[in-house]
Amino acid sequence: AALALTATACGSDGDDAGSGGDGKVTVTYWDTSNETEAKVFRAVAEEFAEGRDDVEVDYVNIGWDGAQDRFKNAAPTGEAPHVMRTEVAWVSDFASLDYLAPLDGTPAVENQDDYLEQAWASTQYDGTTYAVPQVIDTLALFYNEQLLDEAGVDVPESLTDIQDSVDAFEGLEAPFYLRGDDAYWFLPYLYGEGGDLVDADSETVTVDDAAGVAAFQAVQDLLDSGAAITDTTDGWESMMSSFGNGDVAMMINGPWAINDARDAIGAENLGVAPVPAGSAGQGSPQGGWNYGVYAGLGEADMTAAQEFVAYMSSADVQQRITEELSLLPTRSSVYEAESVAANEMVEFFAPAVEVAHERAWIPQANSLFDPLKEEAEAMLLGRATPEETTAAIADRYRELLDWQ
Ligand SMILES: C[C@H]1O[C@H](O[C@H]2[C@H](O)[C@@H](O)[C@@H](O[C@H]3[C@H](O)[C@@H](O)[C@@H](O[C@H]4[C@H](O)[C@@H](O)[C@@H](O)O[C@@H]4CO)O[C@@H]3CO)O[C@@H]2CO)[C@H](O)[C@H](O)[C@@H]1N[C@H]1C[C@@H](CO)[C@H](O)[C@@H](O)[C@@H]1O
Repeated sequence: AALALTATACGSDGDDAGSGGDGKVTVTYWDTSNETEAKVFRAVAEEFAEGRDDVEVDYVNIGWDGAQDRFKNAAPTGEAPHVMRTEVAWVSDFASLDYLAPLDGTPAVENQDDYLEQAWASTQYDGTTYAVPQVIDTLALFYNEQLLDEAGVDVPESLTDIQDSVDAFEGLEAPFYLRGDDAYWFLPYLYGEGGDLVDADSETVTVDDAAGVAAFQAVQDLLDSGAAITDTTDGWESMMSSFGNGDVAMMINGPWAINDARDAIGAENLGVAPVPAGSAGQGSPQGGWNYGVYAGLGEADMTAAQEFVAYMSSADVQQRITEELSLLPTRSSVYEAESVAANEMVEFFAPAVEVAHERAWIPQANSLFDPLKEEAEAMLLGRATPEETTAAIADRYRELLDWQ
């Protein structure tokens, strides 16, 4: 529904209030990155205005929790930022509400063919470009090399390998931390059994099919066998502290956690490997972030915002983000830079992202995670079986989506 957006930067006289009257535009950028990443993203963003008297940057870190709603609440009131760090699944959500500016043919999109196909796909909605790629990511197995060596355990390639390692890790709380409070972390188990939440092409709910039940059974088996510990709240903090303290030897995480994990166990001890395979194979989800431009900007603000996005998504800036944070570029050319090619985390994650499981970039997909998280909690607390849990999730999906 096209909403009459109150232009955020237009003052009452229609001039670009963002310009403050002296012709200078202040580009506001809402960033969701974590504390470690924010230091680099802030520095890079503020350098856009260096040496220029026509533009300023107001970098605001709003964090991850609640960021999607915060932008959705701000957009209709004219309080939205010029540029929003937009999670890959949020582009369709914001674009379907007309909160993002179409960017095809604007200064925001430079050298489009240089973008990775998977990353570019998440910027599209209804055949139009509504965002520009920043980073791409997927989940991986993070492991403590020292603890595996001490236990005489090879890097597990399957969930069965993790279960078989329980006795070898007798001194630890458990070999593996299984994140239970974020639905995204359940996707590798689904893909490992050849399943998925839904099939968007046929508009069918699939989470309660045999593969879905097997995936939740695999989670239950890891917990029942003592191979994994979990929490249903504060999973991020518990996972990072369990791994950092050496209470567990392994966790599943993504590139955004690399620097914090290295600080916790020592860079020389951090190993990464593909997420463990299930009975049908191995798979991890595609995640990541784009830059979205608010649709309600006046002309001068819109141009400045688009130039800011082009700068932030440029090969030079992407290369610096990788050099300082080991996050994955979304431009093919950046992977050829010597410093990027030599980065051991890129060496691992680049092929992993290549085969990451693409998701349906549809607005409805955003509402699939909360029901899974809520129903899975009952199972993790021993109050529901895998069959009951997947049936409950599927019922809620069929209600939400009106799909089969
Ligand atoms: C529940 C939500 O489920 C989904 O979100 C998925 C997401 O799609 C997945 O990709 C994945 O995200 C990865 C991410 O790719 C990965 O990069 C990383 O991010 C790092 C940063 O890297 C790091 O810099 C830092 O920022 O920290 C970040 C976080 O660590 O890890 C993320 C996973 O944590 O997992 C998400 C689910 O968690 C839905 O999209 C909704 O958001 C839904 N909630 C809304 C639904 C709305 C109804 O329409 C309702 O209106 C609202 O009230 C609710 O809020």
